[in-house]
Amino acid sequence: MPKVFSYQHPFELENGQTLPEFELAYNTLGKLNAEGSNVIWICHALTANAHPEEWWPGIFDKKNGIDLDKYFVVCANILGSCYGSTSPQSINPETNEVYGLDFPKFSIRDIAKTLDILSEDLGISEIQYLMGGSMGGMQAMEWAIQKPDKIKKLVLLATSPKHSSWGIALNETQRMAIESDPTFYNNDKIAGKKGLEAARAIALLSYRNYNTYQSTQIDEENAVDDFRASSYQKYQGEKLSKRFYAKSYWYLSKAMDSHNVGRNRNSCEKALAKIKAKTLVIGIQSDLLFPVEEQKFLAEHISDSALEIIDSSYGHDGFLIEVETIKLVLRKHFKL
Ligand SMILES: CC(=O)SCCNC(=O)CCNC(=O)[C@H](O)C(C)(C)COP(=O)(O)OP(=O)(O)OC[C@H]1O[C@@H](n2cnc3c(N)ncnc32)[C@H](O)[C@@H]1OP(=O)(O)O
Ligand SMILES: N[C@@H](CCO)C(=O)O
Repeated sequence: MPKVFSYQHPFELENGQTLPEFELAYNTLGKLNAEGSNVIWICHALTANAHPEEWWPGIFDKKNGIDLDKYFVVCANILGSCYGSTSPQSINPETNEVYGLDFPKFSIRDIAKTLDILSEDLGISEIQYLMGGSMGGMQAMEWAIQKPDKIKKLVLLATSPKHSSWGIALNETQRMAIESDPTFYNNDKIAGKKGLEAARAIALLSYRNYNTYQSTQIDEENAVDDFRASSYQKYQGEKLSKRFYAKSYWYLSKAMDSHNVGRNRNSCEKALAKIKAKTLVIGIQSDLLFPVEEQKFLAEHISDSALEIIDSSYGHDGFLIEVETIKLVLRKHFKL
């Protein structure tokens, strides 16, 4: 069971709206040392939870990865998500009703601030390694810009300094699918379920690629219907809709779209130059959603950084799946 951090003060969001209070579900692994110098903080992506040991299990590896006898690992479920943190499914303390679509929009910057507030509450004044992939990488880079002296080393996987027009278009298309489900406007937990299934199926097209489908979803030569790729899309949609809420997905995708480290900081280049952490940027050659040009840009403009491009038949989701290769490149650049 994750622990729950409760922030009982108004929290002003980047857009000027205020959340009267918020909660973050979080989980820790290992023990914080006396010097407070062994913290690894993992920021999760769009639909994960505070348990990286469930969704990134291979990374915890005494010999080649994160040794839990040595490190204190923290992961918090992000604001808006449905795994225990304050979300559109929570009760608005000002009305005593479910927020639903009255939940305020929030940005990646807001998420990074809530994580920092939690870290302060946990007595963490420095983070040895801050890691995140995809939307998790957006949070990690924002946090490293907001608190450059606190973050000592940074690992950014399959992510970008600003969500691309392509990424926003994909997210908007997914929200259109969700909004076209009339149940989305209800406030129960299954609101928008069918729309969410379609959204996840659309998203999968950007998390995988042509070759993934060509190698894993080939039909018998004479098939005319009931294709494997069709049942895969349906299965993936249903799999997500059994564990996630459409409103959380809608708001989190909006937060992703807000990601632009350069906003009100003159430029992305100038914002990235604020990062003091020794940084490893990892890209995936076959990633359609966050093409490697975006990771090259990050490595070019973060001063103490290195770039590793790895391959994966999975495309973007390779950042979750290719753990053995990720551990190899981590060890190449850091003494974990
Ligand atoms: C341990 C956990 O449960 S973590 C789950 C929570 N997830 C998260 O937190 C988010 C991060 N994780 C993810 O995004 C994903 O889990 C990933 C990217 C890591 C892996 O994605 P997967 O869906 O497991 O991989 P993949 O694309 O190969 O699909 C495999 C699944 O599709 C099913 N499948 C494959 N082809 C077909 C088909 N033609 N028709 C129907 N189903 C199919 C497989 O049986 C398998 O099902 P299962 O997940 O029930 O075992
Ligand atoms: N597959 C990831 C999203 C891609 O970054 C998730 O479901 O969290």
